[in-house]
Amino acid sequence: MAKLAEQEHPNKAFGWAARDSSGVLSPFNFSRRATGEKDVSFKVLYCGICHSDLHMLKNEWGSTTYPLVPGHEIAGIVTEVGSKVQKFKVGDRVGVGCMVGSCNSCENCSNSLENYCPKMILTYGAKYFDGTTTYGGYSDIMVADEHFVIRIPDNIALDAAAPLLCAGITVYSPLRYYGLDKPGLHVGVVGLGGLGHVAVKFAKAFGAKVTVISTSPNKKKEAIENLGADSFLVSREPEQIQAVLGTFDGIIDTVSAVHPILPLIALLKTHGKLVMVGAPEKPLELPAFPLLMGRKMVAGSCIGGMKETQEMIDFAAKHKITPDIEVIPIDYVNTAMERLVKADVKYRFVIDIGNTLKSSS
Ligand SMILES: NC(=O)c1ccc[n+]([C@@H]2O[C@H](COP(=O)([O-])OP(=O)(O)OC[C@H]3O[C@@H](n4cnc5c(N)ncnc54)[C@H](O)[C@@H]3O)[C@@H](O)[C@H]2O)c1
Ligand SMILES: [Zn+2]
Repeated sequence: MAKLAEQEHPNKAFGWAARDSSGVLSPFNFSRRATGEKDVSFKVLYCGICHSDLHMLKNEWGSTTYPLVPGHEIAGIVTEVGSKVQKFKVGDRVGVGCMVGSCNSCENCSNSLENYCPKMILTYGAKYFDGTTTYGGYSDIMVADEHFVIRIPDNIALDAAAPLLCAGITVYSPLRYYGLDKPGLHVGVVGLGGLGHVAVKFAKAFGAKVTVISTSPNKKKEAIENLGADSFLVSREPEQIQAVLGTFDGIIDTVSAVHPILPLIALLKTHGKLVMVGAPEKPLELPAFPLLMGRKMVAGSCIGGMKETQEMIDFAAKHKITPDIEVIPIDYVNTAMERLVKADVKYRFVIDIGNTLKSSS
Protein backbone atom coordinates (compact mmCIF):
# COMPACT_ATOMS: atom_id res chain seq x y z
CA MET A 1 0.00 0.00 0.00
CA ALA A 2 1.21 3.52 -0.81
CA LYS A 3 2.55 5.41 2.19
CA LEU A 4 0.72 8.44 3.50
CA ALA A 5 2.16 11.76 2.34
CA GLU A 6 3.17 12.43 5.95
CA GLN A 7 5.20 9.24 6.21
CA GLU A 8 6.93 9.08 2.84
CA HIS A 9 9.97 11.07 3.94
CA PRO A 10 11.76 11.86 7.22
CA ASN A 11 11.19 15.65 7.24
CA LYS A 12 7.81 16.97 8.33
CA ALA A 13 6.33 19.57 5.99
CA PHE A 14 3.20 21.64 6.07
CA GLY A 15 1.33 23.43 3.32
CA TRP A 16 -2.04 24.03 1.76
CA ALA A 17 -3.50 21.52 -0.70
CA ALA A 18 -6.56 21.06 -2.88
CA ARG A 19 -8.26 17.68 -2.43
CA ASP A 20 -10.50 17.73 -5.51
CA SER A 21 -11.37 19.74 -8.61
CA SER A 22 -13.30 22.31 -6.59
CA GLY A 23 -9.74 23.63 -6.22
CA VAL A 24 -10.39 24.79 -2.65
CA LEU A 25 -7.16 24.83 -0.67
CA SER A 26 -6.87 23.84 2.99
CA PRO A 27 -4.09 22.92 5.46
CA PHE A 28 -2.19 19.73 4.64
CA ASN A 29 0.52 17.78 6.44
CA PHE A 30 3.07 15.97 4.29
CA SER A 31 6.83 15.31 4.27
CA ARG A 32 9.98 16.16 2.34
CA ARG A 33 13.03 14.03 1.68
CA ALA A 34 16.19 14.48 3.73
CA THR A 35 18.74 16.79 2.09
CA GLY A 36 20.59 14.58 -0.41
CA GLU A 37 24.23 15.12 -1.29
CA LYS A 38 23.35 17.36 -4.25
CA ASP A 39 20.28 18.90 -2.64
CA VAL A 40 19.58 22.34 -1.29
CA SER A 41 16.93 22.66 1.44
CA PHE A 42 15.37 26.00 2.16
CA LYS A 43 12.80 27.74 4.26
CA VAL A 44 10.09 29.04 1.95
CA LEU A 45 9.37 32.72 2.58
CA TYR A 46 7.28 33.71 -0.44
CA CYS A 47 5.41 31.93 -3.22
CA GLY A 48 3.74 33.58 -6.22
CA ILE A 49 0.34 32.49 -7.51
CA CYS A 50 0.52 31.66 -11.21
CA HIS A 51 -2.58 31.16 -13.35
CA SER A 52 -1.18 27.67 -14.03
CA ASP A 53 -1.79 26.94 -10.34
CA LEU A 54 -5.44 27.78 -10.95
CA HIS A 55 -5.65 25.62 -14.09
CA MET A 56 -4.08 22.75 -12.13
CA LEU A 57 -6.20 23.18 -8.97
CA LYS A 58 -9.36 22.86 -11.05
CA ASN A 59 -7.92 20.10 -13.26
CA GLU A 60 -8.54 22.24 -16.34
CA TRP A 61 -5.74 20.48 -18.25
CA GLY A 62 -6.98 17.02 -17.18
CA SER A 63 -3.65 15.97 -15.62
CA THR A 64 -4.11 16.86 -11.94
CA THR A 65 -3.77 14.33 -9.14
CA TYR A 66 -4.92 15.20 -5.61
CA PRO A 67 -3.95 16.19 -3.00
CA LEU A 68 -2.21 19.00 -4.90
CA VAL A 69 0.09 21.51 -3.20
CA PRO A 70 0.61 24.16 -5.90
CA GLY A 71 3.29 26.82 -6.17
CA HIS A 72 6.20 27.16 -8.59
CA GLU A 73 7.37 30.68 -7.89
CA ILE A 74 9.17 29.86 -4.66
CA ALA A 75 11.67 32.07 -2.86
CA GLY A 76 13.43 31.55 0.46
CA ILE A 77 16.62 31.14 2.46
CA VAL A 78 18.89 28.08 2.41
CA THR A 79 18.85 26.06 5.64
CA GLU A 80 20.96 23.05 4.65
CA VAL A 81 23.08 21.88 1.71
CA GLY A 82 24.27 18.39 0.77
CA SER A 83 27.95 17.42 0.88
CA LYS A 84 28.40 17.72 -2.90
CA VAL A 85 26.58 21.01 -3.37
CA GLN A 86 28.88 23.55 -5.00
CA LYS A 87 26.86 26.66 -5.75
CA PHE A 88 25.01 27.36 -2.49
CA LYS A 89 25.58 27.67 1.23
CA VAL A 90 23.36 28.09 4.29
CA GLY A 91 21.83 31.58 4.38
CA ASP A 92 21.80 32.13 0.60
CA ARG A 93 18.75 33.71 -1.04
CA VAL A 94 17.36 31.17 -3.50
CA GLY A 95 14.35 30.17 -5.54
CA VAL A 96 12.78 27.27 -7.37
CA GLY A 97 10.56 27.68 -10.42
CA CYS A 98 8.47 25.24 -12.41
CA MET A 99 10.75 22.21 -12.50
CA VAL A 100 12.82 20.15 -10.08
CA GLY A 101 14.28 17.44 -12.29
CA SER A 102 15.11 16.25 -15.81
CA CYS A 103 16.97 13.30 -17.36
CA ASN A 104 20.27 15.18 -17.66
CA SER A 105 21.28 13.16 -20.72
CA CYS A 106 18.99 13.98 -23.65
CA GLU A 107 19.71 16.54 -26.36
CA ASN A 108 17.52 19.15 -24.64
CA CYS A 109 19.27 18.72 -21.30
CA SER A 110 22.68 18.93 -23.04
CA ASN A 111 21.59 22.24 -24.54
CA SER A 112 20.44 23.74 -21.22
CA LEU A 113 16.83 23.22 -22.24
CA GLU A 114 15.75 21.07 -19.31
CA ASN A 115 12.30 22.62 -19.78
CA TYR A 116 11.91 20.64 -23.01
CA CYS A 117 13.31 17.35 -21.65
CA PRO A 118 10.66 14.64 -22.17
CA LYS A 119 11.36 13.49 -18.60
CA MET A 120 11.24 16.94 -17.03
CA ILE A 121 9.75 16.79 -13.51
CA LEU A 122 7.37 19.56 -12.52
CA THR A 123 7.71 21.19 -9.12
CA TYR A 124 4.28 19.95 -8.06
CA GLY A 125 1.79 17.30 -9.07
CA ALA A 126 4.44 15.09 -10.69
CA LYS A 127 6.39 11.96 -9.74
CA TYR A 128 9.97 12.42 -8.60
CA PHE A 129 12.75 9.90 -9.47
CA ASP A 130 11.98 7.95 -6.28
CA GLY A 131 8.30 7.58 -7.21
CA THR A 132 7.03 10.05 -4.63
CA THR A 133 4.77 12.99 -5.48
CA THR A 134 6.23 16.47 -5.88
CA TYR A 135 4.65 19.23 -3.80
CA GLY A 136 4.96 22.94 -4.55
CA GLY A 137 5.69 26.11 -2.69
CA TYR A 138 2.44 26.80 -0.85
CA SER A 139 4.37 25.10 1.96
CA ASP A 140 6.93 25.80 4.65
CA ILE A 141 10.05 24.00 3.42
CA MET A 142 11.47 22.98 0.07
CA VAL A 143 14.20 20.65 -1.07
CA ALA A 144 15.60 20.48 -4.60
CA ASP A 145 18.65 19.37 -6.55
CA GLU A 146 20.98 22.36 -6.74
CA HIS A 147 20.79 22.28 -10.54
CA PHE A 148 17.18 23.43 -10.25
CA VAL A 149 17.84 26.14 -7.68
CA ILE A 150 18.26 29.76 -8.73
CA ARG A 151 20.34 32.35 -6.92
CA ILE A 152 18.29 35.47 -6.20
CA PRO A 153 20.37 38.64 -6.63
CA ASP A 154 20.76 40.78 -3.50
CA ASN A 155 19.01 43.82 -4.93
CA ILE A 156 15.71 42.03 -5.65
CA ALA A 157 13.41 41.60 -2.65
CA LEU A 158 12.42 37.96 -2.19
CA ASP A 159 8.68 38.64 -2.52
CA ALA A 160 9.15 40.42 -5.84
CA ALA A 161 11.68 37.85 -7.03
CA ALA A 162 9.28 34.94 -6.68
CA PRO A 163 7.11 35.66 -9.77
CA LEU A 164 10.20 36.02 -11.96
CA LEU A 165 10.81 32.29 -11.50
CA CYS A 166 7.82 31.43 -13.68
CA ALA A 167 6.18 34.55 -15.10
CA GLY A 168 9.55 36.22 -15.67
CA ILE A 169 11.32 33.41 -17.49
CA THR A 170 8.18 32.48 -19.46
CA VAL A 171 8.19 35.84 -21.22
CA TYR A 172 11.95 36.53 -21.22
CA SER A 173 12.78 33.27 -23.02
CA PRO A 174 10.56 33.81 -26.11
CA LEU A 175 11.56 37.48 -26.39
CA ARG A 176 15.17 36.29 -26.64
CA TYR A 177 14.71 33.12 -28.68
CA TYR A 178 12.43 34.68 -31.28
CA GLY A 179 14.72 37.70 -31.68
CA LEU A 180 12.26 40.17 -30.17
CA ASP A 181 14.99 41.54 -27.92
CA LYS A 182 16.38 44.11 -30.35
CA PRO A 183 16.01 47.87 -29.88
CA GLY A 184 13.40 49.51 -32.06
CA LEU A 185 11.27 46.45 -32.76
CA HIS A 186 7.53 46.75 -32.28
CA VAL A 187 6.40 44.15 -29.73
CA GLY A 188 2.83 43.51 -28.66
CA VAL A 189 1.74 41.96 -25.38
CA VAL A 190 -1.72 40.41 -25.16
CA GLY A 191 -3.26 39.84 -21.72
CA LEU A 192 -2.03 42.21 -19.04
CA GLY A 193 -1.85 39.79 -16.11
CA GLY A 194 1.04 38.20 -14.24
CA LEU A 195 2.97 37.18 -17.35
CA GLY A 196 1.87 40.10 -19.50
CA HIS A 197 2.95 42.90 -17.21
CA VAL A 198 6.44 41.39 -16.84
CA ALA A 199 6.60 40.95 -20.63
CA VAL A 200 6.03 44.70 -21.01
CA LYS A 201 8.90 45.43 -18.62
CA PHE A 202 11.38 43.04 -20.26
CA ALA A 203 10.47 44.15 -23.79
CA LYS A 204 10.98 47.78 -22.77
CA ALA A 205 14.34 46.90 -21.21
CA PHE A 206 15.37 45.34 -24.55
CA GLY A 207 14.53 48.66 -26.21
CA ALA A 208 11.35 47.63 -28.00
CA LYS A 209 8.39 49.84 -28.74
CA VAL A 210 5.74 48.04 -26.68
CA THR A 211 2.02 48.01 -27.32
CA VAL A 212 -0.35 46.36 -24.85
CA ILE A 213 -3.28 44.70 -26.59
CA SER A 214 -6.21 44.28 -24.25
CA THR A 215 -9.97 43.84 -24.16
CA SER A 216 -10.36 46.31 -21.32
CA PRO A 217 -9.73 50.02 -22.00
CA ASN A 218 -9.52 50.68 -18.27
CA LYS A 219 -6.02 49.18 -18.14
CA LYS A 220 -4.66 51.84 -20.50
CA LYS A 221 -3.58 54.51 -18.04
CA GLU A 222 -1.68 52.07 -15.89
CA ALA A 223 -0.08 50.21 -18.76
CA ILE A 224 1.41 53.43 -20.07
CA GLU A 225 2.09 55.39 -16.90
CA ASN A 226 3.15 52.63 -14.50
CA LEU A 227 4.42 49.78 -16.65
CA GLY A 228 6.04 51.92 -19.30
CA ALA A 229 4.19 50.67 -22.39
CA ASP A 230 4.39 53.01 -25.39
CA SER A 231 0.85 52.48 -26.57
CA PHE A 232 -2.35 50.63 -25.85
CA LEU A 233 -4.71 48.91 -28.24
CA VAL A 234 -8.27 47.95 -27.34
CA SER A 235 -8.76 44.72 -29.26
CA ARG A 236 -12.54 45.21 -29.46
CA GLU A 237 -12.22 48.54 -31.27
CA PRO A 238 -12.06 47.87 -35.05
CA GLU A 239 -10.83 51.38 -35.82
CA GLN A 240 -7.88 51.10 -33.45
CA ILE A 241 -6.98 47.69 -34.90
CA GLN A 242 -7.29 48.95 -38.48
CA ALA A 243 -4.79 51.72 -37.79
CA VAL A 244 -1.98 49.35 -36.79
CA LEU A 245 -2.50 46.34 -39.08
CA GLY A 246 0.81 44.88 -40.26
CA THR A 247 2.98 46.89 -37.87
CA PHE A 248 4.14 44.37 -35.24
CA ASP A 249 7.41 42.43 -35.40
CA GLY A 250 6.18 40.09 -32.71
CA ILE A 251 3.40 39.53 -30.20
CA ILE A 252 3.59 37.63 -26.92
CA ASP A 253 0.15 36.16 -26.18
CA THR A 254 -0.34 35.43 -22.46
CA VAL A 255 -4.13 34.98 -22.45
CA SER A 256 -5.30 32.13 -20.22
CA ALA A 257 -8.62 31.43 -21.98
CA VAL A 258 -9.70 30.57 -25.52
CA HIS A 259 -9.69 33.73 -27.65
CA PRO A 260 -9.51 34.64 -31.34
CA ILE A 261 -5.94 34.84 -32.69
CA LEU A 262 -6.82 35.76 -36.26
CA PRO A 263 -6.97 39.48 -35.41
CA LEU A 264 -3.52 39.19 -33.81
CA ILE A 265 -2.01 37.57 -36.91
CA ALA A 266 -3.36 40.49 -38.92
CA LEU A 267 -1.36 42.87 -36.74
CA LEU A 268 1.94 41.22 -37.68
CA LYS A 269 4.32 42.53 -40.31
CA THR A 270 5.65 40.16 -42.97
CA HIS A 271 7.74 37.56 -41.06
CA GLY A 272 6.09 38.62 -37.82
CA LYS A 273 5.79 36.12 -34.99
CA LEU A 274 2.85 35.43 -32.71
CA VAL A 275 4.21 33.55 -29.71
CA MET A 276 1.72 31.72 -27.52
CA VAL A 277 2.67 31.37 -23.87
CA GLY A 278 -0.83 31.34 -22.40
CA ALA A 279 -2.24 27.84 -22.08
CA PRO A 280 -6.03 27.77 -22.65
CA GLU A 281 -7.56 24.37 -22.00
CA LYS A 282 -9.18 24.14 -25.43
CA PRO A 283 -7.70 24.51 -28.96
CA LEU A 284 -7.59 27.88 -30.66
CA GLU A 285 -8.77 28.44 -34.22
CA LEU A 286 -5.84 28.82 -36.61
CA PRO A 287 -6.73 29.52 -40.25
CA ALA A 288 -3.85 28.90 -42.70
CA PHE A 289 -4.32 31.71 -45.20
CA PRO A 290 -3.36 34.64 -42.98
CA LEU A 291 -0.11 32.80 -42.19
CA LEU A 292 0.76 32.22 -45.83
CA MET A 293 0.28 35.86 -46.69
CA GLY A 294 3.45 37.30 -45.19
CA ARG A 295 5.28 34.13 -44.10
CA LYS A 296 3.99 34.71 -40.59
CA MET A 297 4.68 32.39 -37.73
CA VAL A 298 2.57 31.19 -34.82
CA ALA A 299 4.85 29.64 -32.22
CA GLY A 300 4.99 28.63 -28.60
CA SER A 301 7.31 28.72 -25.62
CA CYS A 302 7.35 27.01 -22.22
CA ILE A 303 9.21 28.57 -19.27
CA GLY A 304 13.00 28.36 -19.88
CA GLY A 305 16.08 26.30 -19.04
CA MET A 306 17.94 26.71 -15.76
CA LYS A 307 20.86 28.63 -17.30
CA GLU A 308 18.52 31.06 -18.99
CA THR A 309 16.43 31.43 -15.82
CA GLN A 310 19.52 32.55 -13.91
CA GLU A 311 20.42 34.87 -16.80
CA MET A 312 16.88 36.31 -16.72
CA ILE A 313 16.90 37.09 -13.01
CA ASP A 314 20.39 38.61 -13.23
CA PHE A 315 19.17 40.74 -16.15
CA ALA A 316 16.12 41.76 -14.09
CA ALA A 317 18.40 42.76 -11.20
CA LYS A 318 20.65 44.79 -13.48
CA HIS A 319 17.75 46.59 -15.13
CA LYS A 320 15.72 46.90 -11.93
CA ILE A 321 12.81 44.93 -13.33
CA THR A 322 10.48 43.62 -10.66
CA PRO A 323 6.90 42.38 -10.89
CA ASP A 324 4.09 44.45 -9.37
CA ILE A 325 2.78 42.29 -6.57
CA GLU A 326 0.01 42.08 -3.99
CA VAL A 327 1.35 40.23 -0.96
CA ILE A 328 -1.29 38.16 0.84
CA PRO A 329 -1.50 35.88 3.88
CA ILE A 330 -2.00 32.16 3.24
CA ASP A 331 -5.54 32.18 4.60
CA TYR A 332 -6.50 34.60 1.82
CA VAL A 333 -5.41 32.15 -0.87
CA ASN A 334 -8.89 30.89 -1.83
CA THR A 335 -10.17 34.46 -2.18
CA ALA A 336 -7.07 35.27 -4.25
CA MET A 337 -7.93 32.40 -6.59
CA GLU A 338 -11.47 33.76 -7.03
CA ARG A 339 -10.04 37.17 -7.83
CA LEU A 340 -7.53 35.66 -10.26
CA VAL A 341 -10.40 34.10 -12.22
CA LYS A 342 -11.79 37.62 -12.63
CA ALA A 343 -8.35 39.09 -13.50
CA ASP A 344 -8.72 41.23 -10.38
CA VAL A 345 -5.04 41.50 -9.43
CA LYS A 346 -2.24 43.96 -10.13
CA TYR A 347 -0.48 41.94 -11.25
CA ARG A 348 0.68 38.97 -9.22
CA PHE A 349 -0.43 37.60 -5.88
CA VAL A 350 2.48 36.51 -3.72
CA ILE A 351 1.80 34.53 -0.56
CA ASP A 352 3.74 35.64 2.51
CA ILE A 353 4.55 32.08 3.56
CA GLY A 354 7.21 32.97 6.12
CA ASN A 355 4.97 35.15 8.27
CA THR A 356 1.56 33.59 7.77
CA LEU A 357 1.82 29.83 7.17
CA LYS A 358 1.59 28.27 10.59
CA SER A 359 1.42 24.55 11.17
CA SER A 360 -1.32 23.61 13.65
CA SER A 361 0.67 20.72 15.08
N1 LIG B 1 4.10 28.83 -21.39
C1 LIG B 1 4.46 28.74 -20.13
O1 LIG B 1 5.54 28.27 -19.80
C2 LIG B 1 3.55 29.29 -19.08
C3 LIG B 1 4.06 29.65 -17.83
C4 LIG B 1 3.22 30.24 -16.91
C5 LIG B 1 1.89 30.43 -17.19
N2 LIG B 1 1.41 30.02 -18.41
C6 LIG B 1 0.01 30.23 -18.78
O2 LIG B 1 -0.11 31.58 -19.22
C7 LIG B 1 -1.45 32.03 -18.99
C8 LIG B 1 -1.41 33.35 -18.25
O3 LIG B 1 -0.86 33.18 -16.96
P1 LIG B 1 -0.86 34.41 -15.92
O4 LIG B 1 -0.36 33.84 -14.64
O5 LIG B 1 -0.24 35.59 -16.53
O6 LIG B 1 -2.44 34.66 -15.78
P2 LIG B 1 -3.23 35.98 -15.36
O7 LIG B 1 -4.58 35.51 -14.97
O8 LIG B 1 -2.43 36.78 -14.40
O9 LIG B 1 -3.31 36.81 -16.73
C9 LIG B 1 -4.08 36.39 -17.82
C10 LIG B 1 -4.57 37.61 -18.59
O10 LIG B 1 -5.39 37.16 -19.66
C11 LIG B 1 -6.54 37.99 -19.73
N3 LIG B 1 -7.65 37.21 -20.28
C12 LIG B 1 -8.27 36.15 -19.71
N4 LIG B 1 -9.23 35.69 -20.52
C13 LIG B 1 -9.20 36.47 -21.63
C14 LIG B 1 -9.93 36.47 -22.84
N5 LIG B 1 -10.88 35.57 -23.07
N6 LIG B 1 -9.62 37.39 -23.77
C15 LIG B 1 -8.63 38.29 -23.55
N7 LIG B 1 -7.90 38.34 -22.41
C16 LIG B 1 -8.20 37.43 -21.47
C17 LIG B 1 -6.82 38.43 -18.32
O11 LIG B 1 -7.50 39.66 -18.30
C18 LIG B 1 -5.41 38.56 -17.76
O12 LIG B 1 -4.95 39.87 -17.95
C19 LIG B 1 -2.14 30.90 -18.23
O13 LIG B 1 -2.85 30.11 -19.16
C20 LIG B 1 -0.98 30.11 -17.66
O14 LIG B 1 -1.30 28.77 -17.40
C21 LIG B 1 2.21 29.47 -19.35
ZN1 LIG C 1 3.59 29.47 -13.66
